[in-house]
Amino acid sequence: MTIQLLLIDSYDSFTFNLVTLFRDLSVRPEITVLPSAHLTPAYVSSHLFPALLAKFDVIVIGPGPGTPLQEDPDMGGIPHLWHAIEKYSTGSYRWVPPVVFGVCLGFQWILLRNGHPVVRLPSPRHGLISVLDVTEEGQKDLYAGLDGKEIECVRYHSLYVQYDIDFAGNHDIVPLAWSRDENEEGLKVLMAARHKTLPYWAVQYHPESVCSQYGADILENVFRMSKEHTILRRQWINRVLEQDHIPLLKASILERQDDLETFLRDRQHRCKVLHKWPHQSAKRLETRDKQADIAAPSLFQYIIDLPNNVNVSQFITELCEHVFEFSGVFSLLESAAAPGSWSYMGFNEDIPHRFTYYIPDPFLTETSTLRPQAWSVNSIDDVWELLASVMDVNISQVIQVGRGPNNTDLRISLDELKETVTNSRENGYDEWPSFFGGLIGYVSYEAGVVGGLNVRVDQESPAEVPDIDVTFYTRSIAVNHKTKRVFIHTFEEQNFVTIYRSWILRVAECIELLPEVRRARGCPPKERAMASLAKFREKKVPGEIQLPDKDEYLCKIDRAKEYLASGDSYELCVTDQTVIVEKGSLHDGSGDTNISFKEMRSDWAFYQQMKASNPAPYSCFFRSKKSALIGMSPERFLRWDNNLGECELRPIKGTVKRTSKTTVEEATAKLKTPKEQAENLMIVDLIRHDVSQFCEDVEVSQLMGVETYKTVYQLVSVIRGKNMRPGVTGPDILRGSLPPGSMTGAPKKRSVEILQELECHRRRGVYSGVSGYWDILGHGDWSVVIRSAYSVGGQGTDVERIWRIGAGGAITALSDRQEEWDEMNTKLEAALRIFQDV
Ligand SMILES: C=C(O[C@@H]1C=C(C(=O)O)C=C[C@H]1O)C(=O)O
Ligand SMILES: NC(=O)CC[C@H](N)C(=O)O
Repeated sequence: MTIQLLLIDSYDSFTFNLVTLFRDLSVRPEITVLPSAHLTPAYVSSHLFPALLAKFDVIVIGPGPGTPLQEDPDMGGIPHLWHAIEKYSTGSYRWVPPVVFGVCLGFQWILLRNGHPVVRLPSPRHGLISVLDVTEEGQKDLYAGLDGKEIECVRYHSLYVQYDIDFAGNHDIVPLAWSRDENEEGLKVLMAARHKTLPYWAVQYHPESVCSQYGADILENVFRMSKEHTILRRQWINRVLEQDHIPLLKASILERQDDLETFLRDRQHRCKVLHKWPHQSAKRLETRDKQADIAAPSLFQYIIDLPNNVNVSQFITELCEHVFEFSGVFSLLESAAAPGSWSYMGFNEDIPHRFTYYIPDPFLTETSTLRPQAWSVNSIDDVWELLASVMDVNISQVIQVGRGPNNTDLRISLDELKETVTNSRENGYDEWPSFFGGLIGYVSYEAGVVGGLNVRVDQESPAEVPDIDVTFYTRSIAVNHKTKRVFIHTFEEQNFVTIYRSWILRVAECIELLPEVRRARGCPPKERAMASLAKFREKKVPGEIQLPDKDEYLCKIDRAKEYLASGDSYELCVTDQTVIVEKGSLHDGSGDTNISFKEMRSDWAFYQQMKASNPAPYSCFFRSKKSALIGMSPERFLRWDNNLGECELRPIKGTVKRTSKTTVEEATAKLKTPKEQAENLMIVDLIRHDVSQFCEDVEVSQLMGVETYKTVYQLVSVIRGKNMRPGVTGPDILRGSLPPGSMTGAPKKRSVEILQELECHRRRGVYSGVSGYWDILGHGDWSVVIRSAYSVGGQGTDVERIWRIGAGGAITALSDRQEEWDEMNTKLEAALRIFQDV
């Protein structure tokens, strides 16, 4: 018999970790996840409800923000569900109730319903580990088979059940485990309990957390102990159905089964209704059809090995500057520090395909010098689908034009290239690039809030820069920092073959002439005018700087802590913005879509300064007519490889300032404290939850490693998703996991809502979003936009340009306000430096 399990999701960011824990149990239950808000009073009191109760053997009331009070909107339909269970279990129906398992909020709800008050903890326990003191009953029950083992459990709660052993009115709840935690000033908190007669179990802690022990064992025990009960219950339901025992109930169950299936299908969380994506947009298909006669493009590849003594950072700078001279605007994603090992550049000339989208516009704009056009969209989901159709490039063949001096043409199919790349990766090599052409750009924080979380963004503050800004590059260069190998790629329709082939050869020729390459090869420098961009590398533009207000920031921290104490959030990444007004900028205002050398070079100078002062693995430089983004992010958000069916996320939480005096050992000691570890653990659990919705297997391959950057030490974890579910590709994971959990806190949805209020509904914009690429061969890599500056406006001579730099930090119950203020400033300084010291 397959156990049917209904998990009520209260919009927590750990729900899908619970799903995975249940899924892997020996009984292999079939799991349906239902958001609590979908259990409306109308639905629960309708005739549909008995069908739902009959369908499920086990109901799990999951964790979530808020209080377990009937009137708290965060409880959604849980109170209605509970009343219905009680109603059907008593009176004429005498329903044999389902097995119930409560986690955290669910635990608090069940115990409150049984007469035990729920109140605030003296200090919230978020991401903190306690050892369990298992009671005698517990050892025979939930913790059977674990005798004598010390069990560590992770806690995410602000409220707790004030269990009164002498409480005369209630003998129904049996304590199974208490917390043992020396930091809790003698307060013993009830951690696990069961109902004396009914098959209800509940835990206050999170058995699904990566740092909780024996989570699966206790759930195995639940199924073992409830087996008899479930058989009995099924017999009872069959009796109702076969023997006309209760005619009304029978009718409800039978007649409503189809309705129930439809109801669940419509409302189930993404877990079980992963739609096939991308869908081709009807409009886009029209144009694609028109282009059907045009032969599929070929991908040209040229490989150059640089001398071993080349300085790759210098090489990349010179390469961008020189190729820009004959190729126009470029985007750069540079690995300016470890652990990054590849840099990518996309170049545009005559046909730049730039896609921009502003929330809540009903259209996506495609700008090209040929023909700007707008595609109508109903939501941001349509934008993603349109982009997917842009990425649907049918490459006919791969032509290796040359490799070093051997300019032999080698032709293989795209599948052969994919196979070569994939095989090499499977064997652990990193010799092939992940970007062969495709989209490069950024996605704003708000695009994630609206698209990934379905939370409204305040319409009062219109976006200054697009919420999605990506350019489709058919010409690109990839540089491997370790092997010093350069790959040049282009693809275009057959009609343009000669142009593109000549571009590739021109870049190859240009590389040999670069001063850094000649130096490394021991050749005398060529008499050649330096590129115009290079001349401005040292240029600094004075700016008027409006820094965050300390009192306001401290006040935000205090208010955040209030939300942490009330149980609404476990961690809040509070941020602020610094505004720099750049006067008399170097723009000449010429042209409509093309950027002049003058415009480009001032920002390039900023980028070079930022790279010199704070090099980071995920550096980026984007420049369009109206905006610019220069960033030095240390944090990878998401990398995917569709061919391997895998993805990787590297969240950072935990920051210590690096000075000339601090050693790694000192920083490690500071980062290995419960406060920093708790911050990181919460995000690791949150990301495991996000990825579990898309991948069958999720593992934490690095838990809280200390990494050293130029200005800070960071605590970094690595989460890997394997076996993407059928129909899932990397972009699904990207759009479904935005905004980055490290920039919101947990639980994500509620935390984002709180942050909107704390940050006065001011848009974060590009900051807290992601930048990166989406490659035509099935790869992608996106970093979190932090330690970055972006600019808006400034078209025309002497027009002011606004730069914004966001900075912030995760606030937990253990945060110290002054330390958080200092931490925010440490992060801010990394990017702000380029505007100072004029
Ligand atoms: C909010 C920022 O950084 C985020 C917060 C961190 C923290 O609280 O330790 C670390 C890295 C980022 O995820 C920022 O740089 O502005
Ligand atoms: N993780 C949870 O379910 C938390 C429950 C409740 N909001 C609390 O903070 O205590």
